[in-house]
Amino acid sequence: MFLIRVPASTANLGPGFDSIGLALGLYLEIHGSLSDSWEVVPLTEEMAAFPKDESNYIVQIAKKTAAFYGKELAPCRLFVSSEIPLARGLGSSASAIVAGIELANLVAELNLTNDQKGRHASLFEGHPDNGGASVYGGLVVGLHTEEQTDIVSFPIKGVKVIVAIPNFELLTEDSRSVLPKTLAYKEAIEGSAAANMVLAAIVSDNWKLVGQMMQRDRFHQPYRAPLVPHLAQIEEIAAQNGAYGTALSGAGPTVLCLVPEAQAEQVQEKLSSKFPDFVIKELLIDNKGSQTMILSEADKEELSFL
Ligand SMILES: Nc1ncnc2c1ncn2[C@@H]1O[C@H](COP(=O)(O)OP(=O)(O)OP(=O)(O)O)[C@@H](O)[C@H]1O
Ligand SMILES: N[C@@H](CCO)C(=O)O
Repeated sequence: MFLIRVPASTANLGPGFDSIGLALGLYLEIHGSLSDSWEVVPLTEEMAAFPKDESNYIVQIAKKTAAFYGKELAPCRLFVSSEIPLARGLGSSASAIVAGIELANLVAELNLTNDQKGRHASLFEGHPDNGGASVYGGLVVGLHTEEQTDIVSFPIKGVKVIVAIPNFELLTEDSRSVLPKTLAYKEAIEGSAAANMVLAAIVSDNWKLVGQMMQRDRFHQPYRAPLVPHLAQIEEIAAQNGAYGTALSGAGPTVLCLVPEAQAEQVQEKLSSKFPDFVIKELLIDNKGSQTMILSEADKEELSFL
């Protein structure tokens, strides 16, 4: 039996639209083994909505990835569980894509590098931020086109992440439909400079400046604001309670706050009391990215669902 473990991700960090991502410590897990036919067994509630045969998205991605290398995938029985809420801006679709790529890599013995996994994930998802973070872990910066994908990753320490997860879904497709087709030259330059500053501040370990620059997005948040009215309120409460900065997580509706360790509890408490219907929690940064392992007999004995 094998285990595939893929972290969640937050995209953009404000101005890094479709380019910056960060892996977070919520996980999609697949416990699987070879079988006579495809079978997908959901272990968590949200996974139960998806097909239980080979039409399952994860299996489809795995088959397409194997086919790209001229291989056919042997059928498997997969137990799927996920802590990543669907359509909330925490990269659930990218985690499913990366799980499918890892499944193909393991079962068809493709020996893929992270760069190859990141390339496939970006082609399936259309942008490199979520999938890249799920593959590499840590902070990723990517540039993806149909022709080529480049992703650089580095580990992140020294900052706490608090997320405010609303109790409603917002599909990326819907959240992208409100974006403009073109952007004025001056706006684009400012947006691009803000993204560069976010990165420069991160590599200088200047989290206060990171937070300030996160607020200077020109690419998506101004257009998405009507879809996420809680964003402005969370920005204000987080700032009043010592957070470095706040941004929409991916396409939303989750909001992400970067906070100093000493302020994490206070920010979490204030947001919880103001938004009792939201899940407010601290998430760890995942600096490892997706992992696969072969389980021993002793490991298997600890699995209650077998
Ligand atoms: N494990 C899965 N199996 C099949 N489909 C999935 C799975 N996980 C996510 N999806 C699909 O992806 C959709 C959510 O993707 P979407 O891109 O809208 O949001 P997200 O990935 O959660 O957030 P974001 O991209 O903003 O970080 C779900 O509604 C579902 O259709
Ligand atoms: N960069 C993407 C992430 C969500 O998939 C967006 O903001 O639309």
